[in-house]
Parts: sequence; C-alpha cells; structure tokens
Amino acid sequence: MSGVITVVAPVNIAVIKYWGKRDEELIIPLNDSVSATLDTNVMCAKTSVCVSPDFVKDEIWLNGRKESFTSPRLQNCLRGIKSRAAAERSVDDAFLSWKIHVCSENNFPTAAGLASSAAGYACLVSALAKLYKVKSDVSSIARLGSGSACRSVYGGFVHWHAGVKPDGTDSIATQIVDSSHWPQMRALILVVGDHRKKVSSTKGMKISKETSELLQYRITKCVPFRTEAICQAIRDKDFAKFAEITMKDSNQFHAICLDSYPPFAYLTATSMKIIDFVHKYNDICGEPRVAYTFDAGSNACLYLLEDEVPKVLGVIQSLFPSSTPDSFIKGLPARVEPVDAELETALSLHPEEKDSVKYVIHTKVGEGPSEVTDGSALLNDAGWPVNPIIE
Ligand SMILES: Nc1ncnc2c1ncn2[C@@H]1O[C@H](COP(=O)(O)OP(=O)(O)OP(=O)(O)O)[C@@H](O)[C@H]1O
Ligand SMILES: C[C@@](O)(CCOP(=O)(O)OP(=O)(O)O)CC(=O)O
Repeated sequence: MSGVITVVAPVNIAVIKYWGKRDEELIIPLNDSVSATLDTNVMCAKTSVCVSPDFVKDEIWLNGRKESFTSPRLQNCLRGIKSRAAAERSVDDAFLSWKIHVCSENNFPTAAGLASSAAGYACLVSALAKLYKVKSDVSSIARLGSGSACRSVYGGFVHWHAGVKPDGTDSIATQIVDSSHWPQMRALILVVGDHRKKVSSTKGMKISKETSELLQYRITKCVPFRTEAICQAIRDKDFAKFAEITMKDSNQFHAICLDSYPPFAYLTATSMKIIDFVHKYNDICGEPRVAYTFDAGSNACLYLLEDEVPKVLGVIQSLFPSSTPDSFIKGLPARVEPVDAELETALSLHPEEKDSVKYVIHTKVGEGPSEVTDGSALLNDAGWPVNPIIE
C-alpha cells in the first residue's frame, strides 16, 4: 500500500464572480474571475488518500458517509491527475492501476453556500497530486471538479483566467499576490441560511447563459475592465477601489439572476438589509470601509480591514440579534465595539427578527492547500476511515 497523504485546503470567495460556462463538460468559464483565499485555520476541507493493490474498488467517504465514486466530476479529477502523472512519469504503471480510497471532511456546513465544493475539490486534487507526485500546476484539474475550486489551489488573491483554448488547458488560476501582501484584510461571513439552495450554481449559470442579455453585456463590457482594475487595487492595497468593484460586481451577478428567464434570486430580505447597512455605514464614514459580496445564496461575505472589525461587528450584533450571543461570532478572536448613540441614529436601521443572521465567521486571507503530518489523517494505516461511518 502507498502511505496515506492528508491535505487541508481553503475556501475562496470571489470579488469578480464566475457565472456562465463556455464548455459545460470541461467547466471552462465565459469570464475571468478574481477571489481571496481564506484561512484554513478557520474553514477548511481535509482529505486523506491512499492506493493499494489490495483495494477492490475506488471508494470515497465524505463527512462520515459513503458516497458514490461514479460522479463524473470526481472521475474527471482522478483521471486528470493520473494522466498528468503518466505524462510526467512520476510513478510507475502498477501504482497508477491500484484502486484508491478517499476520505474527506469539511469543518463547516457542506452545500450551504459556503464554497464547500471549492475547498473540497481543491483538497482532493492537491492530495492526489501529492500521492501521484505530480509537480505541475493542478488548477485546471481542480476546475474539472467545480469551477471555483481552481482558485482554491493558491493562497492570497487569485485570478482565474478564462482562457481561449477549446481543451481548457489555458483556463487556469494564478496568484496575484500571496497572503502576506495585504495582512490587514479580513472577511466576515454572515451565515443567513445554511440549507441547500433551490437553484444550484451549475443550473443557474446554464439558464443565465441561455437567456440573459445582461450576462453578454457583463462578460464583454464590464468584467475585463473590472478584473484589471481590481488586480491593480489589490496590488496597491487600495481598499476603496477594491470595495467599490467588489460590491458592483456582486450586484451585477445577482441582477443577471433576475434577468434570466425564468428568473431566480439568491438574495433574501436579510441579504438586502446587509446591503443597506453596508452602504449607510460607508456613507457615514465618507468612504467605502466595508464591501459585501454574495455567491449563489443568501450568505454575505464582508471584506474589510482589521481596524474596522470591532465597530462593524458591533453594528452587526445590534442589527441582527442572536438567541445564542455567546457563540454568535466564530473563527478568529474579535473585539466587539458596542454601537454608540450617534452611529445608531445615523444608521437609522431597526433590528431584524432574532436569528435572521445565524452566526458570523471571522476570518482572514490565507494560504493554499498544505499537507498535514500531525497524525490527524482520516484513513488509518490499512487505508480505511478512522472515524465511524454512517451507512
Ligand atoms: N470535502 C469534499 N470533498 C469532495 N467533494 C466535496 C467536498 N465538499 C463538498 N464536496 C462536493 O461539493 C458538493 C457541494 O457543492 P455545492 O456547490 O452544492 O455547495 P457549496 O460549494 O457548499 O456552495 P456554493 O457553491 O454555493 O458556495 C457536495 O455535494 C460534494 O459533491
Ligand atoms: C456564484 C459563484 O460562487 C459561482 C461558483 O460556481 P461553482 O464553482 O460552484 O460552479 P460549478 O463550476 O458549476 O461547480 C461565483 C464564484 O465563486 O466565482
């Protein structure tokens, strides 16, 4: 049997959104996108892999449950890594023919609009690359699992280039700057709902591509300029510019969802309340100090600088009261500054119903996937799950 390889990988939240595929099967996007990779110490996928001549079939366990290995996305990732290993002659043919065991867990809700598929496939592909000793860039293989996963292969701020080739070999992610470049950058994820969404990203993109005229306008007229401008804002650490582009791009993506036919919407009344408070807060500050962005769900990701965190958390706590205040803020330790009377009057917002924001995850920009060797592998020395499995 091979040794067990264990890797942790991060989620990423886009500031220029990926929405629409040029090729459904190869998951090639219609437009470039840009994201920040978030700290694996707060949110991560962890995956252990190993191969053995004794295993009778490929098997995968996800979050304590046995799942089918027949999913085309999973198969494409494994095939992609194996053919790269064959091309690089990194392992021998016998090793390539052995069956594989994969065991993975996310330390946050799966399929709840928190980018679990991005972390999950980046983790799987990075673990497979180590197992089969693949040295070259694997972002185009992670892309075959879930498009946004290709950005989780790198830390810091990441640019996924749509590419022009039909085979997708130039549709890869590259790092803009590493995680140490803008150390003050923080993210607050406001978990509004942690249930499965009605229209999956994959399905939503397809409807938008087929029916939305605004999508065509966005990919030709807006994204190229925004991508260039936000990459520059990131390099310059220009928060105001970064924030403005981030919010406008999120709003345009959600406008496309409504412009699709039949339309669909991911933002809820609570999401709109978050948008409203961020704009009011920025107006009071006289410049953008907080930026919101929403993926295909109602949860918000707020980007802001470290100094602003206590004040913004104070506003969030008073606007979105919790019935479990002690566990309302998770992740990195944070000070909460109570809202003073002046700010409260200026914001003129009324508290929402209790628990409309369930909890907040406080995190920062972090590094890409990394191997863990601390004895916390999810497969034992014989290649079977360490933790009990729900059949
Ligand atoms: N750790 C993991 N390893 C392998 N696959 C995973 C892992 N975590 C999630 N996935 C795959 O991703 C799917 C969830 O993707 P989905 O896009 O529905 O949700 P999400 O990524 O959490 O939300 P969103 O894309 O809106 O941010 C799971 O059903 C599973 O197939
Ligand atoms: C709104 C988004 O989060 C869409 C993510 O879509 P996925 O990567 O989940 O879609 P598939 O490629 O079909 O698996 C925007 C983004 O992350 O850029």
